[in-house]
Amino acid sequence: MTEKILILDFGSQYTQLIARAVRECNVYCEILPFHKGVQPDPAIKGVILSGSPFSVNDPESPDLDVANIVQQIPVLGVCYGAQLTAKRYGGRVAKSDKREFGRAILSNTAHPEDALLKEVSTTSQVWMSHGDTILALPDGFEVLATTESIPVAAFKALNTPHTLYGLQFHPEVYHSVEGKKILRNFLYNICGCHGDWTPASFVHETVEHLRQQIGSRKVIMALSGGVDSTVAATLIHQAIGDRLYGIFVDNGVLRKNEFQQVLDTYKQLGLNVKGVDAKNLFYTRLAGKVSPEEKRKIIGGLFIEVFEAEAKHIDGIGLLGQGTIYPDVIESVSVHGPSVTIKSHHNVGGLPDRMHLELVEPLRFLFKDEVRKVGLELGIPRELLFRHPFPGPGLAIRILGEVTEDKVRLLQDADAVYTRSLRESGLYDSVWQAGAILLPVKSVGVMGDERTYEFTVALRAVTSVDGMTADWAHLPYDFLAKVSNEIINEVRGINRVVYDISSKPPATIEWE
Ligand SMILES: Nc1ncnc2c1ncn2[C@@H]1O[C@H](COP(=O)(O)OP(=O)(O)OP(=O)(O)O)[C@@H](O)[C@H]1O
Ligand SMILES: O=c1[nH]c(=O)c2[nH+]cn([C@@H]3O[C@H](COP(=O)(O)O)[C@@H](O)[C@H]3O)c2[nH]1
Ligand SMILES: NC(=O)CC[C@H](N)C(=O)O
Ligand SMILES: [Mg+2]
Repeated sequence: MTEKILILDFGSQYTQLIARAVRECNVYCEILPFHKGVQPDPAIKGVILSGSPFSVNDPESPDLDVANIVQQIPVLGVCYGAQLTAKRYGGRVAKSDKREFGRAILSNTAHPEDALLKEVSTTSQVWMSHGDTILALPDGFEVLATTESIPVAAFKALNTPHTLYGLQFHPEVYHSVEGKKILRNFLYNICGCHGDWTPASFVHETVEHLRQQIGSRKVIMALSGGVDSTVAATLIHQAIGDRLYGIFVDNGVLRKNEFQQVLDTYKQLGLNVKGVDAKNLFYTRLAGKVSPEEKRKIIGGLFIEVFEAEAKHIDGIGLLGQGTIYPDVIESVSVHGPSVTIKSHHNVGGLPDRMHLELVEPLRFLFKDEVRKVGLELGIPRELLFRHPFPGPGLAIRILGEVTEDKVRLLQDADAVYTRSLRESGLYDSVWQAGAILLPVKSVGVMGDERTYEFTVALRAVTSVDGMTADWAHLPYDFLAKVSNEIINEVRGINRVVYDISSKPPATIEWE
């Protein structure tokens, strides 16, 4: 990749959306905290300054020498980025009684051939989120657009060494109807990008790069059957073939038949993966444990133990493969301070420190949707790439209270009926994640004139973009009626089914 855009982050909640939108225009980009500035790099074709929760007039607000960057390359300021630019060049930014949050109508007064607003309609819906307003532009700056409430919704500098634009609205937000077009104009018309960021070019360059990094050494990697680790492993496999040693652990809390199915898929993909049956070890250590955090920590610890034991059997391992993706590594500017732990996410994150192995992380710079596109390019089956997320601690955090083998079997059966029904009725792809939860309560029922006293299953389905917030999915009543019936009829031990209608927040997606 010979071109990239740098996004300097001032802590906006939308910074990642800017990156996603740029990538969707087939241009590679990276997010850096604003204070890292712009290091010399011929690949950098332009800089975007993000929004921020700060006001440029706060004494503590993040600051940057914008003019210094414009000496080197084109710059686009978004919201705070635009306000900071205006202020730095001598304009006036102030709190105004005309705040704008939400939709606004942009009046585009720019010349029809203006490089940034070219082909943008004369009135266009945009998304605003600001309390400060640019009240006066610096000398040598021109207004390109206004809204009913503000005099400067877009501007351009006339005499700077490189092109300099500012937008008060957020082109990266979906509700800015022509926002994508504006960003594309910036990338292609102003920065001169060609759009060389495609799944095919990524695969080609990454495999080359992996060959150089790994040389003749061996790589070991934990695989979960999920998207990220599978795509990462497939890339490494293309680079080094059977010198990749995959390990997939049956922790006893996978879904029904999942262990065998995943191993079969890996075989089809030509991956060298060893399935390790550690069910009994997990069941033994989980016996009697009821606290969600304790269960999570036991599982995380056992994954590492099993993995390290397996690694000892392979000679000459030099590297550890990981399915790390970009949201895991972005160093965004944190304005809210360290956040509290809601749940300890299991993973093998403890491994790199303990194993003293060099890391191979081919997906470090990709977003999830890009990982899926790369997966398609690599010929990985769609069913795997578009599977719902499944947590590493598996069904253990969907069995409330103590995990036993019998309860696992019960939940696996109920979950299988639920997933099958979602697929059969074409609803699977319309929800972001779905699963069944086994409650630690028995209740009375009647079946064939006989009294029953059995467990309850809760069904959960959510819509979401990234799992950070989620809405309960409004599944059709007919569908719920049918699944409830099927679960109770097919799974002995369950006589009641309920549907979870809580959103996140205040609830979470998983129950533990
Ligand atoms: N059953 C398992 N056997 C071996 N390794 C596992 C297993 N489950 C999880 N892991 C490891 O833990 C990592 C984190 O698990 P997690 O489910 O969070 O992955 P992820 O980031 O969602 O990626 P994926 O899409 O691959 O599941 C995986 O990438 C994998 O390396
Ligand atoms: O790999 C994982 N290891 C974990 O320990 C873990 N806990 C929750 N999840 C998944 O994260 C998303 C958000 O879940 P919560 O709303 O329950 O926090 C949902 O998609 C959950 O399935 C996990 N994934
Ligand atoms: N979204 C933003 O960048 C907002 C900038 C600044 N905090 C304001 O309220 O005007
Ligand atoms: Mg996973």
